[in-house]
Amino acid sequence: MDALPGIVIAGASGRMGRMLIGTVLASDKARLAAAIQRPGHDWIGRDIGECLGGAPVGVKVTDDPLEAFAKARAVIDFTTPAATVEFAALAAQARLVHVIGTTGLEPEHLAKIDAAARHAVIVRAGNMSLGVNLLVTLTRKVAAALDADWDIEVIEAHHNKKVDAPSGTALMLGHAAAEGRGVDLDTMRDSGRDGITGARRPGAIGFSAIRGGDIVGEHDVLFAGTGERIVLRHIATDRAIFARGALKAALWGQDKGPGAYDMMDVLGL
Ligand SMILES: NC(=O)C1=CN([C@@H]2O[C@H](COP(=O)(O)OP(=O)(O)OC[C@H]3O[C@@H](n4cnc5c(N)ncnc54)[C@H](OP(=O)(O)O)[C@@H]3O)[C@@H](O)[C@H]2O)C=CC1
Ligand SMILES: O=C(O)C1=N[C@H](C(=O)O)C[C@H](O)C1
Repeated sequence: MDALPGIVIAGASGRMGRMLIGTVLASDKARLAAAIQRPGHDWIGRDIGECLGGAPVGVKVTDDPLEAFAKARAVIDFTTPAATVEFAALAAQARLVHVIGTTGLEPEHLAKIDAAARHAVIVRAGNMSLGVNLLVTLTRKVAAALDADWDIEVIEAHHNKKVDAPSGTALMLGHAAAEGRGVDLDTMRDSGRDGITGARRPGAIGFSAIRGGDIVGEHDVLFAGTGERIVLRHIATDRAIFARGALKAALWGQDKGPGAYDMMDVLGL
């Protein structure tokens, strides 16, 4: 086996997939083992370096995850919920570290991912950046310090191609706020206000989503009190922050036992 751990990038042609390919190729701690696209994609069989407009790198894009996983130690997956569930089962069979950045996962997807984590390392986070994971910690602390008279709202903005709302990050922040306050997010969540909504439900944790242009990702946690407001904010301007975090997670997971982990574990927060 090569000295450097081989990494598979799933969804290689996507916004994150392209960024991840570049990040792994530039790394001196990992090597690119394979690049996966869905069957029928016109990149299948072509060199991934050339697909991205550069020099060949000796890795052809494949639509066969089993073949790809056989030559690697980790798979980094920013795709769709359906694809991620499929990759989780195959990565667990191959005992690969599976780093999941995909958002919009429903309870039935999460149950399958948890089942796979009984056999292999899975690191999953709605946001892989250091800044957002620090913001999650701060949100939990601020929510714990304030009483329930302070209204909590999570406001997020993303590009016009994003398909899920609230964002995975907004949900991480909402969960942290709920945890800090000692309540259950599912009970207190309030999203998609429209029309005659009535007054704000006391103690609710609200979510608002903006979609437009090429916004990479912006998140505010607003604590609105009487006569004052606190805003915790993260602004992503470059997808490289997510790719760096994902590669860090893939390397971190190499010596861990099977289980479900997140970026808090990776970053030691
Ligand atoms: N956790 C984090 O830090 C971050 C998470 N994300 C999340 O990552 C996900 C992807 O985002 P983004 O890159 O913007 O989305 P894109 O739509 O640009 O990329 C998704 C890629 O996955 C591919 N794909 C879908 N199904 C399969 C399959 N079965 N096999 C192989 N490839 C497949 C798509 O191919 P095709 O185009 O042919 O459908 C596409 O290339 C989203 O859920 C997003 O929210 C994004 C940024 C950061
Ligand atoms: O789809 C995106 O682009 C992003 N998705 C993640 C999310 O849902 O929070 C992370 C980041 O904000 C970009």
